[in-house]
Amino acid sequence: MTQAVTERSAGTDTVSGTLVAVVGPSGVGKDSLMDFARLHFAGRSDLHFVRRVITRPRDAVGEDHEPVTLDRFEALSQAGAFAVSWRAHGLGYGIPADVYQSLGRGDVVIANGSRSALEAFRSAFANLVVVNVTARPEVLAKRLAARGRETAADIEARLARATEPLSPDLHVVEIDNSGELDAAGRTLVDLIESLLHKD
Ligand SMILES: Nc1ncnc2c1ncn2[C@@H]1O[C@H](COP(=O)(O)OP(=O)(O)O)[C@@H](O)[C@H]1O
Ligand SMILES: O=P(O)(O)OC[C@H]1O[C@H](OP(=O)(O)OP(=O)(O)O)[C@H](O)[C@@H]1O
Repeated sequence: MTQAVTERSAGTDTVSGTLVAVVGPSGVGKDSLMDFARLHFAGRSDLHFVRRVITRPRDAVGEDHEPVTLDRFEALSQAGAFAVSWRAHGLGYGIPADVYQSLGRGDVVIANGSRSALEAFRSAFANLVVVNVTARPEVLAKRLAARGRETAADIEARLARATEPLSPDLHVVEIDNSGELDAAGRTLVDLIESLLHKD
């Protein structure tokens, strides 16, 4: 069960920038797609990729997050350091509240999100676009095993994780990443381009 909390309301966000939440099941390729886009847009000052705060030890595999203890995570949460925080897979995750500075400038901010925390995201961010990444189930199992970050038991639990359908009130863009990363990556890049040139 994910407990998601909106720690700051959209009132703090002076409403111009767009927060892009990339969601989808474990192993679907969220981090790989964000890395693809990060490389493509390297050097742009109006696009930001969120470094999440996670109660997961630093490791060489996967995303570059800020590792914290659970006590530190809770203290940060109490201190209002997160725009949104949630729990999943036995871990705490937080989106640092400094994203509001970028959003206030009208920039685009990309974050790895959680399907179960999207109501909290919607409350936190006035302009929210959800990128729902999908892949065929048999592909997920192979990718998680190849990534090698979790134990076999953890992988099984991640594959068994059930989530509700996304709310129809959300602005959702679907990207199928069952095939080559480049194809799905280009779709994400095109979406980001359109958001950067929205005005
Ligand atoms: N389109 C793809 N084709 C082949 N392998 C992929 C593709 N997308 C991601 N992967 C691999 O699958 C594994 C899981 O990807 P990752 O980006 O960590 O997923 P997520 O962040 O959604 O859990 C990684 O080892 C990654 O290199
Ligand atoms: O509610 P869900 O959509 O199932 O998502 C739950 C959590 O799983 C992912 O975390 P993490 O990055 O630890 O795992 P992943 O890279 O294997 O997806 C995602 O970023 C969420 O924090």
